[in-house]
Amino acid sequence: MTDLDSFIAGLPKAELHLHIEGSLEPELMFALAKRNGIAIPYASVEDVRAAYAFSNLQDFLDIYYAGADVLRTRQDFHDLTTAYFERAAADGVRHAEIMFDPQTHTARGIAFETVIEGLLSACAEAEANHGLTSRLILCFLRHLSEAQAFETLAQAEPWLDRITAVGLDSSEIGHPPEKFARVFAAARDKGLKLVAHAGEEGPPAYVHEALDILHVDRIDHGNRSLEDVALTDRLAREGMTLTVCPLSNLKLCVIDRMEDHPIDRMLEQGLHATINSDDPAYFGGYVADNYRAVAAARGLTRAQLATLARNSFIGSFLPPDAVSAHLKRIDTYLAAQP
Ligand SMILES: Nc1ncnc2[nH]cnc12
Ligand SMILES: [Zn+2]
Repeated sequence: MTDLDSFIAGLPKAELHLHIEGSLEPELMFALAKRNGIAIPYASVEDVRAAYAFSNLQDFLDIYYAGADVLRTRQDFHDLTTAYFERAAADGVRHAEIMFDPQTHTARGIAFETVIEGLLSACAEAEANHGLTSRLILCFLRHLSEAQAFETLAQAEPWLDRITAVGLDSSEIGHPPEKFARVFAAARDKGLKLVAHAGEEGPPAYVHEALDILHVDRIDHGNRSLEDVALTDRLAREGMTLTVCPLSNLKLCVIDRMEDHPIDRMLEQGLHATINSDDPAYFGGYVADNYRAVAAARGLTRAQLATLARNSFIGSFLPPDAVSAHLKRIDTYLAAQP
């Protein structure tokens, strides 16, 4: 490990954009297939990894939804989430806001309860074992209908005190945020925070809609906002957090090369950017790998990396006193550096 690698690993950070289904490593996929007696269309772990070559978001989503089929029991969801927390703890993650896609599972006949109870028990264990706190974000699949999103929100009702936010993910183009205006308003009325993927593949207009029609608290990705100067200025002025995912951007061809990543341009323009892993098992790395990849390619300074880590706590849904405590931990960490 270089000095910069260990600086990044030790830097206290929050992860704000992580799909738990996207943390399903091929080894666990095989183990769960075996445990549940499910045939999968791959001969080996190497075969699975070889299939992870994507030219766009939809290429990835097709494989990602198929992979999730091995998740059947509460124990499966618990084991998946625990495996993520182990990796996250090793990467210096102190707080994680985890997205899950209930519709991917309920469509296969898996009960909402099975999914969420598995996640919640792993979250409690991670806090006890690693001091790693977490929140859950229920994502609606935007390629499905508004009515199906409402159905999912109704299924979540008994757990709403343990769900912090709703989000919007899956195929972006052709499914603008506006399609989910009413279900987001209903979620807000129930006291939930709101996030949405916007400007990953979709145009800046989708980011405008997420802000003006959905009234989101954070934008997931948001890369294409940079094409619109007025939008960029507005995001900066309003202190809107963007949950940026460099390795995802590379694997899904949002950028051609990591050297082209706009992360430092975002910071220079006053955007509250953060670094996250999105779907680490599919994109080649967890959150510290994302910091390292973009730091190496863009020559980021320690000060810039610390700003990104600070932004991750400031943009989290933690209460202000917890945010302040984490920011102090970052200062203490920086002061102790040689
Ligand atoms: N990067 C991404 N964009 C949209 N939907 C997703 N679901 C999981 N990862 C996603
Ligand atoms: Zn995502």
